[in-house]
Amino acid sequence: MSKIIVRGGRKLSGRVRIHGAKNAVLPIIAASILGTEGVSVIHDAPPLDDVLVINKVLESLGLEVEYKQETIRVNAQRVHTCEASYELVRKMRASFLVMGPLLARMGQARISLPGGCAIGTRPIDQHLKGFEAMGADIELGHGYIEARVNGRLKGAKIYLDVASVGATENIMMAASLAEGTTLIENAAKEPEIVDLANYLNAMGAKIRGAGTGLIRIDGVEQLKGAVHTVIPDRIEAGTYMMAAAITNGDLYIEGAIADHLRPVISKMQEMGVQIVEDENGLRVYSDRPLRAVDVKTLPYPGFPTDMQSQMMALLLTAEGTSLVTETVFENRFMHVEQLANMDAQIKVEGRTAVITGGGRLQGGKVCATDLRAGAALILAALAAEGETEITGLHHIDRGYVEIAEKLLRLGADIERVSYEYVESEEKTETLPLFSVQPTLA
Ligand SMILES: CC(=O)N[C@H]1[C@@H](OP(=O)(O)OP(=O)(O)OC[C@H]2O[C@@H](n3ccc(=O)[nH]c3=O)[C@H](O)[C@@H]2O)O[C@H](CO)[C@@H](O)[C@@H]1O
Ligand SMILES: C=C(OP(=O)(O)O)C(=O)O
Repeated sequence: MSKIIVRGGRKLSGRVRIHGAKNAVLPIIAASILGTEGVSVIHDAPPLDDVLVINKVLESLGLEVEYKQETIRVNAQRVHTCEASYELVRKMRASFLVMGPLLARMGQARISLPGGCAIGTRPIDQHLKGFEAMGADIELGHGYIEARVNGRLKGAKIYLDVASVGATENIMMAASLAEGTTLIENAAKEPEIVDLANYLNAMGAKIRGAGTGLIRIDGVEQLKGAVHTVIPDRIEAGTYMMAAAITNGDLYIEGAIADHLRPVISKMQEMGVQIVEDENGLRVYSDRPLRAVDVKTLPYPGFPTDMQSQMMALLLTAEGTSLVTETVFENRFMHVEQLANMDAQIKVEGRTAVITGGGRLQGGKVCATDLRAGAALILAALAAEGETEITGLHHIDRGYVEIAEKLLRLGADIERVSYEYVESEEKTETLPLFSVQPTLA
C-alpha cells in the first residue's frame, strides 16, 4: 500500500499540464462499442485506474483494446458477450455506461447493478426509464440488470426527472443507433456531454443540441470507429487552481479551458484570487488575505459538486465564515470529519457546511474517503503546519494522474511512500515511489 506525506507551508510555482478528462474519456471509450467498422483512436486518454477498468470491461466483452502513451485504439468489430460482470462494475460505477451501447448494437445487455457509494445512493432509474421509453424490457435480479429489445430501439421523447450526466450519456449513445428520433429533455449540459456528442458525431451519429437542456438524436443504421481528442479535465484544472491559491503561490494551468470553469473562476475571484486567462490556459496567483464566500453546488453551468471538497479546503484558509451547500449528492461531506483531524472548524447542518476560516490548519493522519475528498486533504495538507499523512490513495488514483509528482515539481514538500499494513499496526518503510527532490519555492 502507499500513502502521501506532505509537509505544508511551501508556495507553489510553475506550470502544470492538465490531462484529458476522466469523465469525458470513460463514456467515449464505452461509446466506441458502437463502431462496427474501422478502429477508434482516442487521444489524450489519461493514465488513470478508472481508464484501465473501462478498458478491461471492453476487453471482457470481446473487443480489442490497445492503450499506449495516452492513446487508446479500440477495435469493436467483434463483441463476444453482452455481460459486464460484478467484478468489474463494482470497481467503477461508470462501467454502467456500456449498457446503452450494448443494448443499441446487440439488442441486449446484462450489467451488474452499480449500487451506491460513499457520496450518495446514486440510483440509475433515469437511465432505465430512457431505455424503456425506447422499447427495451428491463429485468432486475441476482444483482444484475438485464435489458432486451426485439429488433432495434425506437426513438422516443424522454424527460429526465433529474439532469443526470450518466443518464444523458447512456441514452444519447443508445439513441444514436435507434430507429427514428430521440429527444432528451432536461438533459445534462456538462462539457463532457458535448465531448461525447462530438465523438459520436465523428462516428456518424446525428446529434444536435448537446450542451443545452434539449438534445435531439436522429438514429442512424451504422456507426464506425473515429479519431477523437478528449477535452482537458476541468476538475483536475480546478484542483490545481486551488493548489495555487491555498499556498499563496503562482501557477500556470496549461490546457485549462476557462469556459468550462466559469463558476470556479468566479467564486475564486470573489475570494480575491487573481486569475488571468489566455488561449492556452490560466494563470492563478493569490495575495492574502482571501475573503469568505458562499458556494452552492449545482448541475453545469453551476458550481461543480466535484470541486466542492477542494473549495472547502480553500475556504478554511479565508477570513470569515463561508457556507457550502451540496445539492447534487446527499452524502458528499465525508471529508469534513477528516479535515477536522487537521483542526478545521466546520459544522454540518443538513446539506450545508458552515466553515470558519482563518485558523491555521495542522498536519495530521487522514484518509481519503472518496476521490475528491482525497484531493481536498492534499490541498489542506499543502497549507497546514507540520506533516500530514494521507492514506486511501486508491480513491485519488482513480482521478488524478501522478498528483504527488506534479505537486513536487511545483515546489511542494511531498512524497509518496509504500508501507506495509499489518493488522492494526502500520509500518512505514522509507521507500519513496519517486525520487525527484523538491525545489525551494
Ligand atoms: C463518470 C462521471 O462522469 N461521473 C460524474 C457524473 O456522475 P453521474 O453521472 O453518476 O451523476 P449524475 O449526474 O447521474 O447524478 C446527479 C444526481 O442525479 C441523481 N440520479 C442520477 C441518475 C439517475 O438515474 N437517477 C438519479 O436520481 C444522482 O443520485 C445524483 O443525485 O456526474 C456527477 C455530477 O456532476 C459527477 O459528480 C461525477 O463525477
Ligand atoms: C464522483 C466522481 O466520479 P464517479 O462518478 O466516477 O464516482 C468524481 O469524478 O468526482
